[in-house]
Amino acid sequence: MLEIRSLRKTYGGHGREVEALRDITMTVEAGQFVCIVGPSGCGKTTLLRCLGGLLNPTSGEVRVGGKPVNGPPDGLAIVFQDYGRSLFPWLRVAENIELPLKSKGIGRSERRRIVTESLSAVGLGDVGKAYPWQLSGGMQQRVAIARAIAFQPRVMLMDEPFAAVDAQTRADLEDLVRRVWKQFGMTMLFVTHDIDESVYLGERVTVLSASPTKVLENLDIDLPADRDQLKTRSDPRFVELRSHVYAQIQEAKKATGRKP
Ligand SMILES: Nc1ncnc2c1ncn2[C@@H]1O[C@H](COP(=O)(O)OP(=O)(O)OP(=O)(O)O)[C@@H](O)[C@H]1O
Repeated sequence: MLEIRSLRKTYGGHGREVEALRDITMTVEAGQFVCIVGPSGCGKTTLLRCLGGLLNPTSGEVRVGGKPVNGPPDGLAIVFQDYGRSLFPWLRVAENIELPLKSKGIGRSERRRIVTESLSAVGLGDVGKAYPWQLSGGMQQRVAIARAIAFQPRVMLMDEPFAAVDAQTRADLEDLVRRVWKQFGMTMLFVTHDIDESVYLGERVTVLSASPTKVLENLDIDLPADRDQLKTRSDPRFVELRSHVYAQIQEAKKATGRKP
């Protein structure tokens, strides 16, 4: 479903060239849940932006559903970290979710049905008439997820979506994302800097090196599909996997002389 071949991205301008990605090759099968982790600044966001058609690669190729990406691909939704800027404050929650459906040409009654269904999928059945700024941060991020679900994407990209919420809300949202993924069966690519989160959520964790960035490892997460915040995180296999990823990232930082 997602194919990335020899992807390289450099940013230029102001007399300074930054090589954000050196050589990324990876694939994600349809319906897979893959988490991407790597040291800070290694180019995780850049990678998602190239996949989402928001940035042009310097070289290499990115395909979604077999088609080369030249702009935002059909059937792809992105959830960003900054929910405060991704929802329109002057539109009610239901209108925020409805907006992309209008541009898809979906009729009014069908739009209403989808809005109700996606809000209830994120456990927010009763906030359709509220404005985003009347909700807590965690609720706003749920709305952003509901808007993505409503679009019925085949591929969902999530860029550190829970970085700005408290630990308890974060745990709830992690379980929500796993539930949504199981219910709708989309391909999920989830970027996080949190190693434990990547192992808890993913069926696979792709570890990126520090800059100049390449793929260090594709690690299968052989934990039971039913994840539980207490049981899974205290499972000896979970501890083993997260320690392995942690060690990889520490090594990657040392290799470039960066401080942890
Ligand atoms: N628009 C831009 N112009 C110039 N350099 C950029 C731009 N966007 C990102 N960079 C640089 O590219 C590199 C990778 O940035 P990116 O945000 O993709 O990394 P990241 O892994 O998502 O970072 P973090 O973990 O801190 O969120 C960094 O050195 C960053 O300074």
